[in-house]
Amino acid sequence: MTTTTAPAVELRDLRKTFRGTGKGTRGRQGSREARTVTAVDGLDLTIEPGEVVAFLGPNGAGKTTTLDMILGLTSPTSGTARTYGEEPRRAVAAGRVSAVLQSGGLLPDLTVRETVRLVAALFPRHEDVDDVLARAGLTGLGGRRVSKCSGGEQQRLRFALALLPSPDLLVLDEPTSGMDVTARRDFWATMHADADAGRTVVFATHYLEEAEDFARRIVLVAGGRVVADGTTAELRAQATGRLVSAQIGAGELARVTDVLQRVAGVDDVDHTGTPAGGIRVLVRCTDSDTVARTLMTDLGACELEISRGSLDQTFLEITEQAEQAAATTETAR
Ligand SMILES: Nc1ncnc2c1ncn2[C@@H]1O[C@H](COP(=O)(O)OP(=O)(O)OP(=O)(O)O)[C@@H](O)[C@H]1O
Repeated sequence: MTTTTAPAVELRDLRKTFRGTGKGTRGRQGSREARTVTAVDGLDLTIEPGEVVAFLGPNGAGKTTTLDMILGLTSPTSGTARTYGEEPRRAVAAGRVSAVLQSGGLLPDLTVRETVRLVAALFPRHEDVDDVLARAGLTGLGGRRVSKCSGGEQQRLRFALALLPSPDLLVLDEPTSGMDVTARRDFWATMHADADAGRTVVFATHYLEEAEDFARRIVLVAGGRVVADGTTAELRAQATGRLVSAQIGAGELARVTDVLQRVAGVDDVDHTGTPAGGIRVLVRCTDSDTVARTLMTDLGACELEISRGSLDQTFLEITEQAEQAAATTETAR
């Protein structure tokens, strides 16, 4: 690994549009024009050397397209992407940046060890082949043909290849997809050791626990933009959603639900049974004071608890707010 003062990743007003049919919903339909899909829509982001950053967001949010531009695999329609102050392709060619992508890139007839040796020969300087195999948990699988490897093993092989040039920045697009729980845990243990040694890691994931456990910073992407950026605690604080729960009398559920659904700021009313045979009502809302007062004063509830929503709900809330704001802007245009 080399040292530098430039940010590991610097994205400025990054945009990428595609013509054709996309899986997302952000395209604008012209009367006779082909549909244009805006995958990345003015994204700004700076990642400093040594940071471990998770990209989270719903399907079609623009995560893969952004990572592809960080890797120089696709060019921005406008805006700039730099890695260590230079064009991404140069940083990749120099071995400073490497990636574990979701699919492709492996030759089925080679063995695992042959694959690693072949790719190692492409770099003037590279890590020891056996060491890389060991770090990717592939020591016992060196002689196995790639076509006979499971999806999770092939993903570990891609990881081994990405480690070969000893990159300063490792970009991982859903790196553990297809891995079982043990393989996933081993993978992240290796990554922890690398990150502790100063390597910058940027990864996209759908697993919230992975983002929370491993990343020190979470970048939430929706509609091709960054809609939240911070530690898990900071993101939780940004969400206004609260979960209010309280015990209610047997036979009161219909009336309580009816009253609560009329309270301003209530998103959802649910209930669960208690071990003692009672009922606990669960209210997702933005104004927990009013809901608590209604429950205790008007509805005779007891054992009230107020908490922030789960991390899942926090992300959902932030994403929904961003999507509503984008839809309002789009309508106003
Ligand atoms: N080559 C392409 N041609 C047309 N549209 C594309 C192309 N690549 C991506 N898109 C569209 O751009 C948008 C963003 O896609 P992208 O794959 O970057 O999202 P993502 O956040 O990685 O999604 P996922 O979580 O499902 O992997 C989607 O609407 C997708 O359909």
